[in-house]
Amino acid sequence: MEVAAASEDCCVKVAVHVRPLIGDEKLQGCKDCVTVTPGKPQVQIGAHSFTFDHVYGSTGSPSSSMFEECIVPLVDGLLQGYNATVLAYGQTGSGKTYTMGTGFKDGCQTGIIPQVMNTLFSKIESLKHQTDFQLHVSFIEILKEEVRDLLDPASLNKSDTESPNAGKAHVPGKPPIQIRESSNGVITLAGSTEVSVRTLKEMAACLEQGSLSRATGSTNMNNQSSRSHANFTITLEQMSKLNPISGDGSPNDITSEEYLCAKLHLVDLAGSERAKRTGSDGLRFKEGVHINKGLLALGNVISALGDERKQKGACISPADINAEETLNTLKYANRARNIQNKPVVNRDPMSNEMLKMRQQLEYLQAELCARGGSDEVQVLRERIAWLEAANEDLCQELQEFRCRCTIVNQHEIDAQGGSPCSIKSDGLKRNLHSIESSDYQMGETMLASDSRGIDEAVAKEWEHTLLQNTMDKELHELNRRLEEKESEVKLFGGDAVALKLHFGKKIQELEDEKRVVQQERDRLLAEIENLSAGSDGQKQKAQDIHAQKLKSLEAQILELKKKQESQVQLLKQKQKSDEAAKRLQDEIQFIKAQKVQLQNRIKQEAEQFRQWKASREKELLQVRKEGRRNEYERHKLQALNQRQKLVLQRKTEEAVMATKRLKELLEARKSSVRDNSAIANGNGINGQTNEKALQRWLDHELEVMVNVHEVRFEYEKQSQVRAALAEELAVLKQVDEFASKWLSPPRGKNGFSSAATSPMASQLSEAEERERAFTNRGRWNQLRSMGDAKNLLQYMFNSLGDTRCQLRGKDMEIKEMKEQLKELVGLLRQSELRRKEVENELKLREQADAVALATAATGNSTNSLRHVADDMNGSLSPMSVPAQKQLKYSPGVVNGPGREPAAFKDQTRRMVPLGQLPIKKLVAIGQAGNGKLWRWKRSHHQWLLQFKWKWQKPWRLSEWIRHSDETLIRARPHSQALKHRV
Ligand SMILES: Nc1ncnc2c1ncn2[C@@H]1O[C@H](COP(=O)(O)OP(=O)(O)OP(=O)(O)O)[C@@H](O)[C@H]1O
Repeated sequence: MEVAAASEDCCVKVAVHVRPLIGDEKLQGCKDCVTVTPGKPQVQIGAHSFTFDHVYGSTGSPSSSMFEECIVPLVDGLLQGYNATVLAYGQTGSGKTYTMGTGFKDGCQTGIIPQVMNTLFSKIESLKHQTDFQLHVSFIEILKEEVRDLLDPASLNKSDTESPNAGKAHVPGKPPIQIRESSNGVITLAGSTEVSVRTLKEMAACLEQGSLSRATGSTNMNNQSSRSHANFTITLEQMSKLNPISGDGSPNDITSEEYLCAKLHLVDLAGSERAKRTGSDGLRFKEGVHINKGLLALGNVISALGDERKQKGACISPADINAEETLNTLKYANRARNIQNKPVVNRDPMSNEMLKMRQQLEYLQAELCARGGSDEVQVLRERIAWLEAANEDLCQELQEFRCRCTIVNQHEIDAQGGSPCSIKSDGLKRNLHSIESSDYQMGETMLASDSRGIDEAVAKEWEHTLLQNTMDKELHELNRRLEEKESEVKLFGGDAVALKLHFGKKIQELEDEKRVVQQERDRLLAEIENLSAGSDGQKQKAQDIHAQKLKSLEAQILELKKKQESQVQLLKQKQKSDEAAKRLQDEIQFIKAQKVQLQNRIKQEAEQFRQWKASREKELLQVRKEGRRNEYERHKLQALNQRQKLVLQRKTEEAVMATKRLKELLEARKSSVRDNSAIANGNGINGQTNEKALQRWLDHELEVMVNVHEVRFEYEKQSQVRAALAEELAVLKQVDEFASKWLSPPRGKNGFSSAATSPMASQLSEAEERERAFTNRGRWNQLRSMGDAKNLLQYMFNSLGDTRCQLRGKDMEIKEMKEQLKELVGLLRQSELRRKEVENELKLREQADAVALATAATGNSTNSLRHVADDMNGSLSPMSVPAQKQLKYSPGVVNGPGREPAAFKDQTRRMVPLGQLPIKKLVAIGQAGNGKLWRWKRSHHQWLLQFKWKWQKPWRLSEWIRHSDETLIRARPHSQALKHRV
């Protein structure tokens, strides 16, 4: 790798080291699967081709040149103050340890690290006359995310007595090494041992010691596999003595020193392979899982060690059995080439800083001397310093204000788009909680969504108050700052004018003085000229006097010039102050603009909140209406459900009874068959007995047949009902989610459970089984004589005659019922018309109520509101009776007493299902509020009809209709006519 110039970007250099096939691989008959393109740093494996910075081994460049080409430049860089890292990457057994030399034993010189040590010490030797060097080494390994110190003296002692690997165990008492990140982002290994070394031998001993302490294990691919990442770090500190050359070419008296400190990390990574591939045992697998994490930790350590040069050696095995892992390694190495780096020289930051400060001091001192020490200058300087400090303070305040503005903005955004959850402060939560509990507690019957809505409302309101407060504070603060700044500017401006006048006057004075002195000088010069015409002695004397005067005048002029210059300087300073004042003015303008913006925002926010509140109140009103309707629906459905349950229960009981009867009949038939065979065999007492027995037998047979028919009918009907119920439930759920919540499907003993249908099924199958046995003529086997047959036939004829007569009677009944039904339908139509009329009436009344309610809400008449509420309770809630439990509903911000809806006005009343009311009450209710009752009755009646047609036996229809009519008569005040007809 070429040594890059300082601060020049460079990529990570990658060199591939292809080792030869080793013994085991040869034994297994492995073949080379990696080829190196001759003369090029290019590797091919299968159809893949990769180009790197260097390729060594297996007919690439010889491995021996690797150190010279790749590592020596890094060692040179180390001496120039550059950090560097060499990483060996590859699968287990690919030769990383061999290449790096971290398996250093008995002074073996192969491997990068031993060669680095040799080269470094020889270079130090050649430079030691001009530079002081100090070397330190540290050696750590990262195993399963744990950083271990391989040079820890405690583990050194331990490993003397125990096996090398036992030394790896954590030594009690010594805290483990921790990776720490300082506030400025520098990552350090806290607690790792840094051994100071002076000779090559000492450094080699450290390497050997650490190598022996490394964790090793056996894998399918390497008997002596290193199971950890190992990092051997060489730290080189150097102090060079520099004698800078002065301008005239002579060595400068001041000797400056340059301190450099750089590190070289030499890393042997753990195998990159997948655990399965290596056949690692449980422990190894665990290691494998941790290897990547460890690699990350190591990456952190190394990459944070500063801008450095990195060299990556990708070790690969050429064996075809490792082809997959080799390909992975090459792909990874290829990607690593794209990593960019920017190496810099690691000078001691402190000495650099000190040098800079020293230079600055000198410069300032020189400037101070040049400006002289007049009082005015001093005053001005102090004034400037004060102004600068004030300006700085103001800038800081401005910054703070901007931050606060941003926070307020953010808060506003949250408030508009976010949920109440965005309010984080505990205090706020507490407040929210208290508001919730005091003002916003909703009744148990309120829906969850309603309470969520209320929560939201509270949060929103609180948020609004908070925002308003914050913005008010901000505005107040802004006003204060503005006042301050304006007063400062005034001060500034006033002073500035005074100063300008003062300095102008001063300069003018100096100009005048200078002019006077110059005139004096000219006069003297003229006098000297005149004197040149006098006697020599006098001339000389006068000349001397004049020369002296002239000299003093020249000095005076010089002095004045200096003063003038300093005044000019002061004027410049003054200009600067003016600029600062202007900046202050700009800032004031900016604050004013901010203030206007803030005021606008406050207004806007207040308006938004007002609108939101208004819409919220509307929504709440709507929700309450909905709630009442839902409550009514719920009770209606509950009553429906209850009735449905009762009907179903009775049906199930009937079905069970029919099944039981069938069972008994079947049992009885068994015994009768036995009796009959006894009779047939001549055991009977006489012919009459035989005849009676045969008749009983026939009755029984017919009964069985009818019963089987009944059970089968019940069975099929139950199946249909079950299907119909399921269908109905699904429809109900779809139509009204809320209703489905309250409508529990018929289950268990109340429903058509399999407990009811399965005995039916078993009895039916038994009956069928027996029926099959009697098919053809089997049934009549017991008729032994013509006489028996004739008797039985006569009996059958009689029984058939009776049955037919009964049937005729039933037919007539049905006919009557049909006529009745027709009549009922006519009545239903009439009642429908009546219902519509009542509904219209009700609508008109409701509208009138709404108007009255609106008037009451404006607070004009509390009495009228109460009247309206009472009215509504009386007429619109036919099912209201004194409640056992009160609604938890107390007036809050949005539901003050003036706006409380009429339905909640009387909290001692609540909705109850109509079915639970006594008849007297029902009649009273029916008289008081025909509209509601009729509406309820209509839907209930419709359901009943539907239910009857679906599930009831036709001959029970009349019963249902009668029941329905009775209800109608009781409930309807003008139902005399109907009563008469029924
Ligand atoms: N360039 C090479 N020439 C000859 N033998 C080599 C070479 N590289 C590695 N070997 C041999 O291959 C075997 C495995 O090498 P090494 O232990 O260095 O692999 P590794 O990649 O460090 O494995 P692990 O990750 O399991 O520690 C060793 O027996 C080693 O002597």
